[in-house]
Amino acid sequence: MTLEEARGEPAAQLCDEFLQVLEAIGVHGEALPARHRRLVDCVEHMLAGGVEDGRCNAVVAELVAEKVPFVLFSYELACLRGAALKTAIDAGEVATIRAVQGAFDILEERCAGLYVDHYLPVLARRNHLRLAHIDGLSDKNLLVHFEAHLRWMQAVLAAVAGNNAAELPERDPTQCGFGRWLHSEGSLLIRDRSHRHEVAALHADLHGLLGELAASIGERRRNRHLYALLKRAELISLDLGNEIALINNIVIMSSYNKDPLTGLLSRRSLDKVLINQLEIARATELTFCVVMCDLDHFKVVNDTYGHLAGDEALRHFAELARARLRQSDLIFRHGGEEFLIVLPSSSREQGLGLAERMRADLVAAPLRHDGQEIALSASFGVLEVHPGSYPFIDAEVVRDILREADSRLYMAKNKGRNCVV
Ligand SMILES: Nc1nc2c(ncn2[C@@H]2O[C@H](COP(=O)(O)OP(=O)(O)OP(=O)(O)O)[C@@H](O)[C@H]2O)c(=O)[nH]1
Repeated sequence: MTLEEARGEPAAQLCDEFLQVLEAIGVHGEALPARHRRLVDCVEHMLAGGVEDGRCNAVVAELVAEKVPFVLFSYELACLRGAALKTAIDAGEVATIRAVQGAFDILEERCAGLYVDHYLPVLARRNHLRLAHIDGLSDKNLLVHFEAHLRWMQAVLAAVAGNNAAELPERDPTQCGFGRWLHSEGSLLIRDRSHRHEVAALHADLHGLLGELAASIGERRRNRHLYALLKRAELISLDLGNEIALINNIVIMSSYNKDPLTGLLSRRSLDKVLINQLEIARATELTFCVVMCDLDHFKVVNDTYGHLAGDEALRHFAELARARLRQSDLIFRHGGEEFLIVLPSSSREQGLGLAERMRADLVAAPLRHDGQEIALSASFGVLEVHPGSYPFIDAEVVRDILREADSRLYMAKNKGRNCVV
């Protein structure tokens, strides 16, 4: 498309007027901030060679490759447009004002199109990697629904890339496997009704985007809109994947092997579960926390009050901890009086806060045994895990994580116990 076609104006005249405006706002002098320089280059290339000009595309491709976000790019372009318009308005030339408006409209759309062109294969690649992580899970359980939505997204991207709205996949959220599951077994599994509604709304949002995408596909003047929709679709699909992974943890907590004394997950499934958490965290691009905790001076409890009191103390801690945790957090009895907690999609701050509340709960609720009150305390080591920092996910990574969490726990013990590190 040329400027002439786009505006129905003689291109040369449009260019002349526009160049005068650029001159007036100081594009060739010091007045223009350096950050606008490349955009001006882009505008000039476009004016000289039309919007299909290779050099114009090259400038935008450079910005995209440098990961200059589209919002920043748009903002810079809007600043430049504002400066150019102000000059044109001051000059009072209607034709110049129109020239500026027209040129910037075309430029913005064209550049947004280049961002879309760049983003489509990037997103397809990322989705492909996410699929590979889900595919690597030893137990997919409910994550088959995340997998299905990643495939669904691939179909959406193919339809957008091929400019073919007819190839868009299923729009109706109640017709997809996850939608059906959510309104049947899912409603029994997720106890919190508002959480259930939130997940259903997220799922409906993702499917709902297809209507808007269908309207944008094939309309060359809606690239900005298309780009925003694709970004939104990626974010929602990740959020949905995270929610599915959280619900999946409820399944793990209810169906995996249990420690008979405390009813918590037994150590036996720990390696498998942690490897799977790493793969999921990689696919959803979220960090998680591992909290290692150990009851303090537990030998003294056993020696003073007897082994049965010791057993009760372990059950007591397990109950207090479960009451503090979300349904989707995982808690294992890791050793004798040692516990390991996995907090999905949580930062270190959140992990520290939760551990501190569990520590305070235990201190505030001494164990009642045989008419006596037994004061208990525990120490906690909190580790934030960035799945992206491990090139491979294997049993060795799990050992590193456990070692690191353990060393934090021992720092807490060395600090005097009854604390969180
Ligand atoms: N009652 C009971 N005791 C257990 C169980 N498993 C391990 N223990 C006891 O837990 C105690 C752990 O003692 P230590 O490893 O010396 O640690 P601690 O006394 O808690 O001291 P710190 O961890 O350093 O604060 C041992 O006496 C074990 O016998 C269990 O299932 N029931």
